[in-house]
Amino acid sequence: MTTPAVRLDRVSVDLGGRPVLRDVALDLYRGELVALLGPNGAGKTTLLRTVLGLLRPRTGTVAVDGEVGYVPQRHEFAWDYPVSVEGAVLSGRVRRIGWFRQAGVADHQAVRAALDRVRMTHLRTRPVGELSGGQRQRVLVARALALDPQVLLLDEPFTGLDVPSQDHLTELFVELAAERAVLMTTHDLVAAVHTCTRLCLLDGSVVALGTPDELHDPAPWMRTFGASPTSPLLRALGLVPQEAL
Ligand SMILES: Nc1ncnc2c1ncn2[C@@H]1O[C@H](COP(=O)(O)OP(=O)(O)OP(=O)(O)O)[C@@H](O)[C@H]1O
Repeated sequence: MTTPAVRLDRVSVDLGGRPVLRDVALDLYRGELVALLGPNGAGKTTLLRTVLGLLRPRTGTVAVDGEVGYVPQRHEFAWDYPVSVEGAVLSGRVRRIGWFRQAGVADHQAVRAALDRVRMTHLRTRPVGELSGGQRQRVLVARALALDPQVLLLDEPFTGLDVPSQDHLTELFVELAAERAVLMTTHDLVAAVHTCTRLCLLDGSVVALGTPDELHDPAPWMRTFGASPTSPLLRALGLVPQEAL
């Protein structure tokens, strides 16, 4: 049995004295693109931050094998900061370079490789403030790839992007997942069902976890999203329960 790249074992996390995650168990393996799905406030970002080590579980353990790359929501990055695409990606290596050191040859090579990977090399000298939403998302992915992580965490990468940009990013994420474990939060449930290898339905605790084929019962979807049997959500997912027919 291969070792998981990430193992969450009965993890509970409190924020501001309130329980946000309860008893979450989740293993992620290299080669997987896993979607973390749940309503607003379900604890998806909290779970990503816990894997990153930014939040300490009240109980339970988090084990990570290798480097973790984090792609925050696009609005969390300072796009008005006067920096080029290359500079923004290089900032992803600060942890390795050290705050007051000069970047070396290996750092610049890693930046080039990450930009190549997301197909942004031709825009490397462009100020980040001049990029489109889709291009900005690619810069954030390259920045996370600059340390060649074994685990990549993506927080709502599709929000506010047009359909072609979403499709291109999805292709990229599928490619990236071939070599590492990728965990992505998204509100685009239909796209997740079609592209992800596994889905985790989260509402404070894990309601269901499995391949899209395994999650064909509408009950856990209804429970997670508070959806009624006649909800358009279930129709969009092709999961209309018997009683609604
Ligand atoms: N710093 C904090 N202090 C107290 N409570 C917090 C803090 N950050 C988040 N929360 C609460 O924790 C819960 C989970 O938040 P989280 O951001 O993880 O949800 P989410 O599933 O990512 O939601 P969304 O889909 O809206 O992004 C929410 O109820 C939120 O209000």
